[in-house]
Amino acid sequence: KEAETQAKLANVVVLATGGTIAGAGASAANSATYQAAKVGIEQLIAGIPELSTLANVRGEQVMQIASESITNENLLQLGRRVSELADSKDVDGIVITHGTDTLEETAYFLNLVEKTDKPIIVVGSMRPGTAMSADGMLNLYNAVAVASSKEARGKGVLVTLNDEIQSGRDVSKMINIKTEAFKSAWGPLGMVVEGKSYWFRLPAKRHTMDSEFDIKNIKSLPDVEIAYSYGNVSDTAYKALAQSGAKAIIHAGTGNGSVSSRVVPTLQALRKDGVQIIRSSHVNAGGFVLRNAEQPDDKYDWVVAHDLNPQKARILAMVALTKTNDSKELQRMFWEY
Ligand SMILES: NC(=O)CC[C@H](N)C(=O)O
Repeated sequence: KEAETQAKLANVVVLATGGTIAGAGASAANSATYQAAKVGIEQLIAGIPELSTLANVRGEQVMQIASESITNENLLQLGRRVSELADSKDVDGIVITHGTDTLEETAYFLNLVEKTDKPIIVVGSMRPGTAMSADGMLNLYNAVAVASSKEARGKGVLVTLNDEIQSGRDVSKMINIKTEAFKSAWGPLGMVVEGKSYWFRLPAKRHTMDSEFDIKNIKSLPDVEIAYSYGNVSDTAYKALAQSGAKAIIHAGTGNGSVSSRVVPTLQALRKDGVQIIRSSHVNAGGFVLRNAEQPDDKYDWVVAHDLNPQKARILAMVALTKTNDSKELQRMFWEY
């Protein structure tokens, strides 16, 4: 009987990378003061016996770190493991437990480079498992539920926190402390409640199976850096980043990716030296940067990141630069992904 149920259930692999979902604090009152990346994946899975009603779940500890420390090498390592598992006949869905600080970057990266229609769900939590009202258990339960469902196939990399199913492309950490931390300017794709998914919309941008990028062809990622803009900004950071070897600089601009008149000549000169200049916006609820609005991008040969925030623009720029250094091609990719 048990073998029969097992045969019917989907096989889901949970790849653990660390973060608060694997965090531990000194007391149950410590919802904000704790250490991330402390608890191993076996213990996390064992803590949720209800998972066995959703899927045959097994865990793998890929790394154990706080996500602000994730490197490009870590991203590639994780991406390659996801790809191997997605190619395996014995795997129906993949869940990645992740710190929330750069979760949106990893989710977008996988969304661009994994050639599979199997569900890939990235999940984190805002409180460690040792805290009162910890959110990690339910978030992970929901992630496994979505990963084991047929309806989640072909929808790109997804993120489950706070009962919502978000597109890994669109979602961003908008606030810390609150469990309602992850939002998308364009809204969630669905909800997951008591292990059942309810879908409302689909991503419109190219991803996974429909992407021209493939983790199998990416040996390394180029250096792409971000410079933040504000009143009285100088060009020091831009120059330093270019000097340190950045192939592209994401301008984390004010408003519509606007560029201070003090910085414009420097960015023009850097572009002439071969550095790609990509205008993004750091406005809180999500930017919307258009070509030749605010700045003459055609004339300067700059690229706009459109609605991608600076950290997501960095991910796409790195992946895109593995294929082309043509600014027109880069701009096409920024519209399509
Ligand atoms: N809520 C979190 O996961 C934040 C913990 C840690 N800074 C990380 O991103 O891994």
